[in-house]
Amino acid sequence: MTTSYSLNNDSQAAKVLNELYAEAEKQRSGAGNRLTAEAGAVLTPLERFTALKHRYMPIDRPFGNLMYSLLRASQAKTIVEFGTSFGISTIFLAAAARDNGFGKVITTEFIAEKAERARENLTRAGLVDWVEFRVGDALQTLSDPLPGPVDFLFLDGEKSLYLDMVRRVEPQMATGCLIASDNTDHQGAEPYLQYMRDPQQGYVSTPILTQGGPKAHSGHEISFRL
Ligand SMILES: C[S@@+](CC[C@H](N)C(=O)[O-])C[C@H]1O[C@@H](n2cnc3c(N)ncnc32)[C@H](O)[C@@H]1O
Repeated sequence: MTTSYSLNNDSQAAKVLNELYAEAEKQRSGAGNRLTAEAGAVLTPLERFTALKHRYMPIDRPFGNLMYSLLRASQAKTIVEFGTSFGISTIFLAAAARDNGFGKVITTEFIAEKAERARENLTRAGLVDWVEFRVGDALQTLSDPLPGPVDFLFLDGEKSLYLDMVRRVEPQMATGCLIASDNTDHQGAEPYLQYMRDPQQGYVSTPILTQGGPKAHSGHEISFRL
């Protein structure tokens, strides 16, 4: 029998997740470190994310639980993540690899300090051995060879790059690859959604409504590579 892993139990990973979500919530409900839409509009994505480098911006817990379940059910081996931040989502992905007993999460983040904090958090969660951290622009870092055909791709970086990212990884996708994406209701993700939902492109793609986090969330999309 494989180890059972509940994200609600008192394992080290669950404890670290609880701490990180508590910090993220404190930050979310407080003032400071925010950018107005006008200020953000004149910055490049790298400048914008650098200005927000202290912010967590994590996935909701229910979406993390869903990805964990999909990874366990599909027995995904090569798991790629675009947008590490402080590693909250990476904990869900790496926990699934550990509990499957195989696989690797390749995660990428262009703010070096964030990647370093994520490594510390994954170490504290006892999951660092399941993760390869790539620091830099994902368009470059994910062009380097991956350990195998990609079974699961999670998109949570700059929204206007979602389509580029999926096109970049596409030649290395396994048949049956699952693609999970966050915030597809944000500006910049429209061409991505159009592409994933176009039957000519070889995906079955559907929006899902995830409830139970701080907000009812309609920006999640799950796609399946035919
Ligand atoms: C919404 S946050 C990710 C949150 C994380 N997935 C979680 O749930 O904890 C987006 C992150 O993607 C990073 N990012 C954005 N564009 C990127 C790019 N082109 N290459 C690498 N990282 C990028 C940002 O610096 C930011 O930390």
